[in-house]
Amino acid sequence: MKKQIKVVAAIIENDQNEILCALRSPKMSMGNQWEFPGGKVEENEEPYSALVREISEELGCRLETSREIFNENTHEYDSFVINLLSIKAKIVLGTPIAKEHSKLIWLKRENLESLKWAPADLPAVIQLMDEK
Ligand SMILES: Nc1nc2c([nH]c(=O)n2[C@H]2C[C@H](O)[C@@H](COP(=O)(O)OP(=O)(O)OP(=O)(O)O)O2)c(=O)[nH]1
Repeated sequence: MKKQIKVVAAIIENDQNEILCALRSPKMSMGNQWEFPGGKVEENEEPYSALVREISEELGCRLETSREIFNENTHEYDSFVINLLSIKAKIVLGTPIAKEHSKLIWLKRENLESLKWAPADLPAVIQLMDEK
């Protein structure tokens, strides 16, 4: 059976209604694909606190998350199965810095489809583009 992983991802919107998109670096697994920043949920960890921890590690800023899952998608890659929980969030302290990613950009909803997203993210991207 393929390995199953649970991943949380932050949909961070700024005051200009732009969404933060992060490009995975070629050094990371699934390199050169766009994602919502985040990472794996550890054992016995709650998704919301996992997301705050991951964003602090990866982007060096402090998040406040919504208390609901915006989108949940299970996707089967060649070598593992991902359960991706996308959660809306705001930055409450600091400015995001790409510590691990190749690039960070803020995009309006209507332009999200111009990026090459990690396949597991597509349902969340579509839901975001449809909501306004
Ligand atoms: N963070 C994140 N990962 C995603 C998304 N979509 C998607 O398929 N993934 C995949 C890529 C990776 O294989 C996996 C998450 O791993 P990661 O490398 O970001 O997590 P991590 O920081 O906890 O990893 P590690 O240090 O344990 O390697 O999920 C997404 O939107 N955000």
